[in-house]
Amino acid sequence: MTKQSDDQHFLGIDVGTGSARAGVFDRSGKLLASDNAPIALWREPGDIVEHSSEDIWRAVCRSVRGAVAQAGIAPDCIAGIGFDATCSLVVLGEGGAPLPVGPSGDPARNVIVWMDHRAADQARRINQTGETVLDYVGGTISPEMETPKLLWLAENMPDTFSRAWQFMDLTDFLTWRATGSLSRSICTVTCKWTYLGHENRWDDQFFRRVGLGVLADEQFRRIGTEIVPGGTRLAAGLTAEAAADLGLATGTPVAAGLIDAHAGGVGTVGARGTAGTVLTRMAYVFGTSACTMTTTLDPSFVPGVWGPYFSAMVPGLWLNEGGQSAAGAAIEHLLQMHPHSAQATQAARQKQQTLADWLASETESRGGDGMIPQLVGEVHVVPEFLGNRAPFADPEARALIAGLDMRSDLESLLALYLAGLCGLGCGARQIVRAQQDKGIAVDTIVVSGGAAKSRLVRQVLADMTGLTVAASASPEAVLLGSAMLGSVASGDHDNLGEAMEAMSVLGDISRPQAALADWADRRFRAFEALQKVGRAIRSAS
Ligand SMILES: Nc1ncnc2c1ncn2[C@@H]1O[C@H](COP(=O)(O)OP(=O)(O)O)[C@@H](O)[C@H]1O
Ligand SMILES: O=C(CO)[C@H](O)[C@H](O)COP(=O)(O)O
Repeated sequence: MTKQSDDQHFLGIDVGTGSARAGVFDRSGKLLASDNAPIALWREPGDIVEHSSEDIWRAVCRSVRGAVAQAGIAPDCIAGIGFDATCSLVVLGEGGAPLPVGPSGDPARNVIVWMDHRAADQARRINQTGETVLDYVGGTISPEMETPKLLWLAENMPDTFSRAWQFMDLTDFLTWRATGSLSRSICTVTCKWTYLGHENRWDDQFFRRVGLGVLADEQFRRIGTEIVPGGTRLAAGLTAEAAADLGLATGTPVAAGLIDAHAGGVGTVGARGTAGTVLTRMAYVFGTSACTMTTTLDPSFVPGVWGPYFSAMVPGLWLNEGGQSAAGAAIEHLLQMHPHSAQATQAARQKQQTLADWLASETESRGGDGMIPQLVGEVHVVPEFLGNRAPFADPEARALIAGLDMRSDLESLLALYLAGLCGLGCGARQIVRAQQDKGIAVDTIVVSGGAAKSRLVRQVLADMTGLTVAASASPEAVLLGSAMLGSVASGDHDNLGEAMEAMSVLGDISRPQAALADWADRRFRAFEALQKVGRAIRSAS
């Protein structure tokens, strides 16, 4: 194994729903510089949401060049690169050319985004088969996963389906684009493609039963035949073409990647610090969506919580993944609906803040988290605009709001914002409970993602779940998780466990406030009552 010198650095690349980001880290995990670039997203009726893989690659290149320039290091000081991305489906034709995936027919739009629910009916039909692989996705496959999306393509765009050379998770597309390797990460295919990671195989019978037998007939060559752990060094590193695009050195080691939420998990669950251990920490990755990750020694079957997935995040251990499809996106949507939103957005812009961050600072100036019961009043929000991912695995669930009055001022916007945050915290509490009921111990939540940068957000999560919430000491824990993959691929660490221990440390700790415990319990009961009413209304219509 080659040990690296101190002028060697690692590059983490994270493609979220809204942007691509890159961060340069030193061997201790310290962030030197980061940069980001927006990515295009198209929405259409029918729950259609699409990206372009070439646009994403260009955004990755811009952010990498920006981060490396700001870090002030020579490109050949990058000793290893890790990628993570949302679990979106990329479709490539012969020679890697993009193929259209939707009604627009535009080949540039060749990525079905994770939040695209066009395959709801396909997911329903797959679930009706009751096949054994479903036990390994929490009992219910989600339209956000790739198998229902492949079936949608086969049924609705047979030309694209038959012409496709490769179907890839976005992370695997990025590592292919960087190195030419067609290896798939065990993380992506186990979590989103029904690969049985614990048996190292695709389930032939499942694919035939659901109507995707053609993939089995081809021995799965279009969805991946070489499945490797995150951190595995791929091919001969960066190709000359990718190196030129990124402004880096040809041959730089590139690691097999992870789904973005899982990179957040890797960046936080093994961090040095006294709160919890890998087996009692639940990662909470709070971005456009919210993803929760728990790690166990043995498989735990928790209905409505995805998994158990073997080795999908921490190698050799099992993973259960919950979360909410709309989290940051739900807050944004909620705020836009309020009459004071435009005025408040202007005020936020003047302070160069997003509306959510500005409202968090307005809360601080009114006394902060201790004042939330007064500020939020009797407004309650179940922010399930895009369904309930966990623990109900109900993509058709919808948001509910109770307790609105006639006010249209800043105070009422603030109440709505805080009620939305409390609602997300109640959702997290339900996920923790569902796992605790199956014997998964959770005593600490370790957070990452854009929204978790806010201290107020972390405190609300602590109060609503009754658990200790620990931030990472790193300002960019998701990027750090990816950089750790790069460090393993470079040989600087033998494995991811070693990299987590060496490169990450916990930061700010938020503990639940005893004075708010009864209030939080009452809100949780209201949240569950509203969810129940929502279900009753839907089943009656
Ligand atoms: N203080 C805050 N309160 C609530 N939501 C926030 C706050 N700060 C950021 N967010 C939300 O976090 C999301 C951005 O997080 P990020 O991790 O960058 O997303 P992604 O990885 O999905 O692109 C946005 O939806 C944003 O509105
Ligand atoms: O399903 C996922 C993880 O399993 C998606 O990749 C994720 O929910 C989207 O991530 P983000 O909110 O960071 O954009």
